[in-house]
Order: sequence, then C-alpha cells, then structure tokens
Amino acid sequence: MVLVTSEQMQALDRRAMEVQRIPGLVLMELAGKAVAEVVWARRPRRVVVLCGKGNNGGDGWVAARWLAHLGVPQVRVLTLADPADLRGDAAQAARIAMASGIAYEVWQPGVRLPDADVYVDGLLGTGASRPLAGDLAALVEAVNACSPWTVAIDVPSGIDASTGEVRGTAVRAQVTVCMAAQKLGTAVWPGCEYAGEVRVADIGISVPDAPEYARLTTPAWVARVLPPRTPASHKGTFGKVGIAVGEMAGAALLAGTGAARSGAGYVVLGVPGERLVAPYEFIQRPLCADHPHTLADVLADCQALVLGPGWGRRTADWAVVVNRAPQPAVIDADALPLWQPAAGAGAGPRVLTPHPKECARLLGWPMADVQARRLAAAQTLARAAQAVVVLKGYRTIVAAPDGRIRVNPTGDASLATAGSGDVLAGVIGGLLAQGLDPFDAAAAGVYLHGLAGELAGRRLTMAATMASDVVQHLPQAIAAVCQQPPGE
Ligand SMILES: NC(=O)C1=CN([C@@H]2O[C@H](COP(=O)(O)OP(=O)(O)OC[C@H]3O[C@@H](n4cnc5c(N)ncnc54)[C@H](O)[C@@H]3O)[C@@H](O)[C@H]2O)[C@@H](O)CC1
Ligand SMILES: [K+]
Repeated sequence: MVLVTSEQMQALDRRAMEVQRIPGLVLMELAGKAVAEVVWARRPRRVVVLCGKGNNGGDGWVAARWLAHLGVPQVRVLTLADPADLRGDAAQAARIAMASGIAYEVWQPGVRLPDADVYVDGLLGTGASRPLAGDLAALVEAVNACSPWTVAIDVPSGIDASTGEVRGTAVRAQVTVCMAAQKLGTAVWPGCEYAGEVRVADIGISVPDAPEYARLTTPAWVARVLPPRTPASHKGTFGKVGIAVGEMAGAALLAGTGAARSGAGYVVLGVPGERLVAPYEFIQRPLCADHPHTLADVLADCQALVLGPGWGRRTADWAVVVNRAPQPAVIDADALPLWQPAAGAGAGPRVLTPHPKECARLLGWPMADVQARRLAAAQTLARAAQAVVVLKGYRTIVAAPDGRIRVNPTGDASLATAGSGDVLAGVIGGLLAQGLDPFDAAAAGVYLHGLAGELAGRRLTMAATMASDVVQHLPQAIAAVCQQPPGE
C-alpha cells in the first residue's frame, strides 16, 4: 500500500486541481465529510472541532457542518484564526459552516477547553512547516489531557507527515483519517503511535502506483513475491543458505531453522569447533586445523549467506567473507561493524539488519536520535553502507540505497526476546537463497517474522514466547499470507 510524503501529496493535490480541474473546495468537502462520518459512527453528543489557519482547518469546518447535519446535538469549532482572516478554500468552508449555524469561538490561550465526547484535530496537516511551540503547543497538550477520543484530520498535528517525527509536541489521536493516501509519517514510529488507527478516505484524487512512493507491506504483496512451488520444484530450486557458526552456536541454529522454515532448500553450517547437535536436515562442514578450508571455501556453493549471529569475538578472519563473498548476504549482529562498502568490490548485495543501538553505532549518532528519526537513520545508513538496511524495532523500516522504503506493520512485543533477531536474519537469508531481490527478501522476511511472532504470542502469551516458538509459527504465517490473492 502506497505511503506518501507531504511533498508527494501536495503534487497529487495540485494535479487534481490543475489537470483534472477538480475545485479545491470539492476536495475539501469530501475530506470533511469523510471525517464527519468516522466521528458520527460513535454517535457522540458533543464534538469540538479544532481548526487551524490552513486547509487542514478548512477540512475541520466542513466536518463540523456535516456533524451537525448528521445529527450531533452540540458541535463547536474552536479556531486559531478569526474566520475573517482565513484565505482561499478554508475561508469559503468556514463561511458555509457559519451560514449553516455552526457555533465557533476564537481560541484564547489559557482558557479552559470545553468538555466534549470527541475532539477533532484540524490544526495542522501536510502544510506544517515548523515545530509546535508556545501557545499552540500548550493547546495540543491540553487537548491530549482532556479529550476522551480524538480524530486527527490527515495527520496528528505536530507529527511530521513525511517522517513521523514529533515536532515539539503532538496530538495523540485514536483515529487518523488520511486524505487520498496514507501519510508516511503515520506509518513509522513514533508517528504511528500518535495516529492510532489509520483510515484512508477516497476524495477522488487518484494515487498512481509509482515506484517513488514508500510502501506499507501487505500480505498480498508478500504472497506475490514469495517464489512459487511448482510440482517440478526440487530442493536445489530453493537454494542453499550458508551460515557461519561463531562462539554462540545457538544463534546460528536459530538462524538456520529460520532459513529452513522460510523455504530454503538446504542449510549449510560452517562449524569451527566440535560437531553441533543440530537438526538432522542441516549440513555441517568443519572449519578447523585439520581441515585447511576457509569459511569462504566451505560456503562457496551456497546461494546466500547469513553472517554475524552469535559470532562473538570470532570475527577477525571472517571480515573477508563479509566484505568479499560474491553471494547475497545478511549482515547481522557482530558482523555489522565489519562491513566496509569500499572494501567490497566483487561482493554480492548485502542486507544489514541493525537494531537501533547497532544503527546508532554504525552512524555515529546518539541512540535517541535514531529512534526519534528512524526513517532518516535507515535511509542515511542505506546510502552510506550501499546496502539494504532493516532498521529493527516497532514498525521495522526497510530502506534501499536507491531510496526505496517499506514499512512493516507486523510484529509485537512477542519478538522482544533473545534470539528473535537471529531468526529474522535466517528468514531473510532463506528468501535470498530462493532468488528474491534483496530489498524484497528483507521486506517479506520482516513481515513473515513479525506475523510469526504475533501468532506465537497469541498462542503462548507474549511474555512466554521464545525465539524458537517464533520459528515454529513461521509455517502458519506463510500459510496466512499465501491465502491472500497476490497483489500490492
Ligand atoms: N487540495 C488540497 O490541497 C487539499 C488539502 N486538504 C487538507 O489541507 C491540508 C494541507 O493544508 P495547508 O497546505 O493549507 O496546510 P495546513 O493546514 O497543514 O497548515 C498551514 C498553516 O499552518 C501554519 N503553520 C505551519 N506550521 C505551523 C506551526 N508549527 N505552528 C503554527 N502554525 C503553523 C502555516 O503558516 C499555515 O497558515 C491537508 O493536510 C489536508 O487536511 C484537503 O482538504 C484535501 C484537498
Ligand atoms: K491534523
């Protein structure tokens, strides 16, 4: 599903008005009506609509009029600007609302907010240009403190519609009604937490399926990119995943089961010490003094590699595989600091899977900045590392160096357990071995892993779920996705 930035939405708005000749007031009417319908579904008795100075406020004026028309007994507009000072479509919308008998007052700082069952936030939309400060910030905090249920128009005021960053402070909504397309900032954390449930209102603006837009990964898209299993398929069709076993062999085994459960034909382990107690299906190849083979040798016939899980200090001589191996590879955990794109001439594509702390270390940013600006962090690292980056955490972001972005909607606190990252690395490795494009493998892997975590948590409780339970629920996750008709 397409996610748009403010600039992209503004371009779509302009095209609708200038090329299609749809008057702005018509779009505003449809936008305000859509918001009113969402609010009306709760049958509130008292609604306060907060209207800013721009078109987001114009949508608010229309919503207020529709709410009164639908039957809400008490609708009040609290406006930041005297209606006489409004311009363009917003001025027109306010005039129509006032002529229809909508009561309004101009908001005065410090004055107590009226009681209501629902607040509608039409303060700022895609035109917000600076952080909230002063009286406006105080108003937003007062709304958050007093509103029992808040509906945001297009984007919660204070959330950057393009990035999801909180600019100063922001409205905490239960529902956000996005016009024409979901705003990217309502999909990524922390913006998604302020937006609550997101509904997209069709206001007659067509949104093309263009490659420059970010996407929210859907099960239909995952179903489309997973490789088909035809009757003539054999284990060679689905590739070998090579995994280097480090000091903590459990991490490699979790990655291996993740790879096998995501459809890889074989799992090959490069094992430096004693033979492991591993699933019967895994192939173990020794890496010790008696066997003069390097890690690169023993994994040479694999179609994809998983490097890093559980390596510990056993890394120095493996940096060459991280930087030179010609196969596509997932670079996780202890292998992350070894990746040097400049040293990687001849290296296959790389998928880096940092959690926020690892991302902060790689970027040299404070950890708080990575979490506050997750989209910028993932994009910056993808460009610097010339690799696909999976920035883990709530609403994992997948960023490619060419600018592609996917936001993942699955996953919950069931995944907050040791080893779940190893499983993810394995799942992505398994999809790479089956020939998926690295960006697609990363996004589909993150989706399936998150869904498996949710399914495990539902059965076993989030608290009791372990990483091996996530692996065991991968089949159910794949089955759920494959029931979808393939699509976007
Ligand atoms: N054709 C269109 O452009 C449509 C726009 N629509 C609505 O219009 C919105 C965009 O409208 P606008 O571009 O007028 O912008 P906004 O209504 O988001 O805000 C612009 C106004 O807010 C002020 N402002 C910006 N940041 C501020 C801050 N931090 N503190 C205080 N004031 C600040 C600006 O000076 C300007 O007066 C969309 O989000 C959507 O809700 C919809 O009606 C559909 C059609
Ligand atoms: K808003």
